[in-house]
Amino acid sequence: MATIHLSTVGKQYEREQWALRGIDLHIEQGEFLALLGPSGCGKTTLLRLLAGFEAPTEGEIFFAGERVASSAGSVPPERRNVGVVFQSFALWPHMNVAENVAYSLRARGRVGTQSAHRIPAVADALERMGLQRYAERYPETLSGGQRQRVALARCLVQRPRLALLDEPLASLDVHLREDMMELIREFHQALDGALVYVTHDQSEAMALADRIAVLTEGRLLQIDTPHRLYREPRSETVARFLGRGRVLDVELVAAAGTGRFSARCAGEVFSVRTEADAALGPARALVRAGDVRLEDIGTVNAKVIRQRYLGGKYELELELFHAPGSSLVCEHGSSLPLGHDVVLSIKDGWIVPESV
Ligand SMILES: Nc1ncnc2c1ncn2[C@@H]1O[C@H](COP(=O)(O)OP(=O)(O)OP(=O)(O)O)[C@@H](O)[C@H]1O
Repeated sequence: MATIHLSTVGKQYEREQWALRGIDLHIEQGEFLALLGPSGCGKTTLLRLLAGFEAPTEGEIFFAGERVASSAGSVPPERRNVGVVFQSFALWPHMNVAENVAYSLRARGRVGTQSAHRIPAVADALERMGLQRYAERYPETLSGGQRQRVALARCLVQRPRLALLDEPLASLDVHLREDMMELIREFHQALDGALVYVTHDQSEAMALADRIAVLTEGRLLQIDTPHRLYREPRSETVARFLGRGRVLDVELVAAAGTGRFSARCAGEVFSVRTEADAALGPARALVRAGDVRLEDIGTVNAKVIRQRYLGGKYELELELFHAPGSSLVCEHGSSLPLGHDVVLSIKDGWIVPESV
């Protein structure tokens, strides 16, 4: 049985305006699910509904088959066994690190009056988050990264069946984020329950999550593994939101074996991947930067209209001569002048299912 199940969940804060609508979602035991989407798409609202800080306007939420929320009422947060880690860390300033971590156990009467760092569950959580040396320190003496470790340890110690992390790395320095991503992985491994992780950073979601749910304007557009979302987005919105690529108008001109067609665009014919039931005719093809090559010989078919240095390589934006307004991106080892004519070839593409 799925650990957590949302059935047509909607949340309306104000009349006429739905922050979330029609959310159907299963979250499996132990799963790492990222909620990804632009600002205002409803990620935090979904997190708050799972935590029990808000009740849905419509639909139901089940934890291990038990209904915890519906429009008729909601099980309060303290009875859901959910751990929440906020972006702001929300540590108690007057408690040392070990006391902060022990707080939820004390509040529930699960431990006696012994020093916090002697409580085995606290010592274990501190060790897992690399905080043994900091047990007696106070939050104001810690760096941002260390405070985030304390917030994670405090969540871990509760052994929640669901941990909710709201943009935990957003306020940290970019260099620190790499290290912290490793820590988030360790945190997930140490959890028994599922992890729902809110972010608007697609590289974070791709690197960490088992599955990613992409939200826009309160709707769940697609939920899939990072690989499938990137390779086989179901809609142009998802195709554009994740990774670097462009969507072109093409004509599917011939079937080329299971799940493959030949597509024509601007006089070029190239191979694309499709769903099994695709048919000949007009369609829209996603072409990623990695699928475009610059060739040394051939007929010139595009020109450089923009370029960006990525460190070690350049990202070029290329306009196709025979498809005005259509552009592709590719990576190149050296800089090319704007307006420079090039020969490009397209090695692969994906026919966006909603386009056929
Ligand atoms: N308490 C509230 N009262 C009224 N409207 C709200 C409230 N909380 C959120 N909203 C609205 O609901 C929508 C979704 O907001 P939410 O905070 O869930 O988005 P988000 O994806 O987490 O955004 P961000 O990435 O900017 O944090 C927004 O239009 C927001 O203005």
